[in-house]
Order: sequence, then C-alpha cells, then structure tokens
Amino acid sequence: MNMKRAFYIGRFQPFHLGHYSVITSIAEEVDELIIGIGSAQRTHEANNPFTAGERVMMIRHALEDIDIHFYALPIDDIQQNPIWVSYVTSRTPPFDTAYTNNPLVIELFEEAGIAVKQPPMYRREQYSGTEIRRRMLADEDWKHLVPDAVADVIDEIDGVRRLKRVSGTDGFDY
Ligand SMILES: Nc1ncnc2c1ncn2[C@@H]1O[C@H](COP(=O)(O)OP(=O)(O)OP(=O)(O)O)[C@@H](O)[C@H]1O
Ligand SMILES: NC(=O)c1ccc[n+]([C@@H]2O[C@H](COP(=O)(O)O)[C@@H](O)[C@H]2O)c1
Repeated sequence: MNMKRAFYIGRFQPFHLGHYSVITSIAEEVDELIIGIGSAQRTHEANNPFTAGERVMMIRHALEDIDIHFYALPIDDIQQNPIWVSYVTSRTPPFDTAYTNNPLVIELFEEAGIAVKQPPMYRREQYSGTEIRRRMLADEDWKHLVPDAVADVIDEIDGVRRLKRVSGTDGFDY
C-alpha cells in the first residue's frame, strides 16, 4: 500500500482555528498527517506558555471531528540547523511532503530534498498565536479564535492565569 503521508510543524501556542483550517485542507490531500509540536521543551514562557503534553491534548481533542489519521509528536529544538531535518525524520514516520510557512523550515527541508507546500494564511490578523496570547493577557475575547476543545483544555489547566504569571502581568514582579 502506497500511503501519502505529510508533516506539518508548528509551536501551537495555542492550537487555533488557522491551524485547524490548514489541517482540514491537508486532510483532503493525504492519507496520514504527522503533526510536529515544535519547541516541545519550551513551556511556562510568555511566548510558549503550554507544555508539549498540553499541546498534544489540544490537538487530539480539536481534531476529533476531522477524518484523518494523525500522529501528534513533540519535537524538541536542537542547536544545529544543518542536521535538524535528519533529527526530525529520525523520530517521525516517513513522509514525502512538509507543510510550513516558516522560511527557515522551508529552506532546511528543500535543501534536504523534501517537497514543501506553503498553506495559504487564513484570517491571519486574528488566527495567530501572538494575537491570542495578547488577548488573553488583556482580558479580551479569545475563545472564538480556537476550537471549543482547545478552550476547554486551556480552562482545565488554568492556562490564562499561567500565561499572566509567566508574563509578569498578574501584579507581581519576577
Ligand atoms: N491563520 C493561519 N492560517 C494558515 N496558517 C497559519 C495560520 N497561523 C499560523 N499558520 C501556520 O501554521 C504553522 C504553525 O504556526 P505557529 O504554531 O507558529 O502559529 P502562529 O499563529 O504563527 O504562532 P505565533 O504567533 O505564536 O508565532 C506555521 O507554518 C504558520 O505559518
Ligand atoms: N534547529 C532547530 O531546532 C530548528 C530548526 C528549524 C525549526 N525548528 C522548530 O520548528 C518549529 C517551526 O514552527 P513555527 O513555524 O511555528 O515557528 C519551531 O518550534 C522551531 O523552533 C527548530
């Protein structure tokens, strides 16, 4: 059986409806999708508030209604860009296409001879991790920008409170 398998990487801090929209499109093109949870080691930081395990939960629950077989795999950063693609492929199922808009990731995959597809940006002004974290810190509405299941995970882990604490915006100095 010749399976069409693709790789989609992001930090997913948090997983939002832009990511969801990309994955629904990819699901129409491939049999299986490997979702790389990048910078897996980063957590409890203003730009990376959620753990790899929490991001696995977000993705697992958010994609329950999409008809695709996927693997969500945490991938730590390493210091050497030239061997990053080998590092990724050494811990993922085999794939033939990488989906990303990150210029460094595009460069590294293309140099390694792996086909890259750049998914079109979907309502980027709102569907952006940076914008969602900004709204969380400012007590503005953000739940409509993520799948309901992701909002539930963030509530369960008290994620907004953590983000405020690690960003130093809860009234304390760190
Ligand atoms: N609204 C969107 N529509 C389509 N693709 C998106 C959208 N937002 C992010 N992506 C893509 O998804 C991949 C993973 O993105 P990432 O997890 O960095 O989200 P982000 O919203 O860009 O986060 P941050 O603002 O925290 O950097 C990247 O290739 C990114 O370009
Ligand atoms: N040397 C490395 O570890 C290396 C190189 C390229 C991308 N990455 C990671 O890939 C991910 C790319 O995701 P984004 O497109 O969301 O930035 C990030 O987590 C980034 O740190 C790591």
